[in-house]
Amino acid sequence: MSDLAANREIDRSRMAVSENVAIQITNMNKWYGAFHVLRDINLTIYEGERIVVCGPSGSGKSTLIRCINRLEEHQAGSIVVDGIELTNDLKNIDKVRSEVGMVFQHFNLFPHLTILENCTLAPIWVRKVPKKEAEETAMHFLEKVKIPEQANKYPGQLSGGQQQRVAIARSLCMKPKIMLFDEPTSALDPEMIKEVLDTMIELAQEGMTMICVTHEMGFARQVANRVIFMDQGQIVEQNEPEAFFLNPQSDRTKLFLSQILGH
Ligand SMILES: Nc1ncnc2c1ncn2[C@@H]1O[C@H](COP(=O)(O)OP(=O)(O)OP(=O)(O)O)[C@@H](O)[C@H]1O
Repeated sequence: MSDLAANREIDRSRMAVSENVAIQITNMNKWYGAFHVLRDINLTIYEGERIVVCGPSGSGKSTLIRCINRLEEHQAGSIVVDGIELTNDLKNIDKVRSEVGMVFQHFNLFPHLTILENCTLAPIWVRKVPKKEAEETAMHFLEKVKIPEQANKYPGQLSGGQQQRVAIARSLCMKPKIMLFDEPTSALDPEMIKEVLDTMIELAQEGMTMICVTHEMGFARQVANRVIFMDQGQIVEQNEPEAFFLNPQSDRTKLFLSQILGH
């Protein structure tokens, strides 16, 4: 677990949460064949929230966030993102995907394209943004993630941490309102984890609504405003970090925390 406290002052006063609902999930259920993977999920996420989702392997964390941008389809209940209900309507799915950026464990950059080309591909081809404007935006976000000098290199020439920061910049180029992170540091060497978490902290401090599946409990403790614990496809418990870590309510949460924190 990285200890962010030792490395960085987090200014929580800059991380206000709005009263506007960003995501509303109501009685949502999902099955993979006969396997009931998500059970009666009810969750309201407000603009500006920094949510950390944790829980044992296989508890449904990735599936939950993949349902939010329709990479997976739920079968019962509803998911409304920024006022748009996710149904099979392709126009609605496109609209939601344009507002929700996603960063995965593996960065999935195109190896034969430069960093700049990776960042401009979707804005130019999906959003029809003129090339020059897309490149200016890409450079802006590459500066934000502190690697503008890598713009003309290829992914294979960058470290894992740098590639993950490119993946974040690439998502930001689509100007999302919400960012989903699915274990963004778990494929990285320990010395690269901090640089990616620092980038995520910058986003949090700028008011980005974020949902992060992560085992980085230091990040959860210091940056999240809410920690959600999932087990066996259910939200078992959720609370603000201090209460979550100091006073977990359910035995399942206590067991998980004792395993992950080692006490
Ligand atoms: N496409 C799929 N088809 C069938 N079962 C799946 C599929 N994807 C995931 N599962 C199963 O659904 C359950 C939840 O998976 P999910 O990846 O959401 O869990 P997780 O909590 O994110 O786990 P981890 O921490 O290991 O990534 C697991 O039992 C997994 O094997």
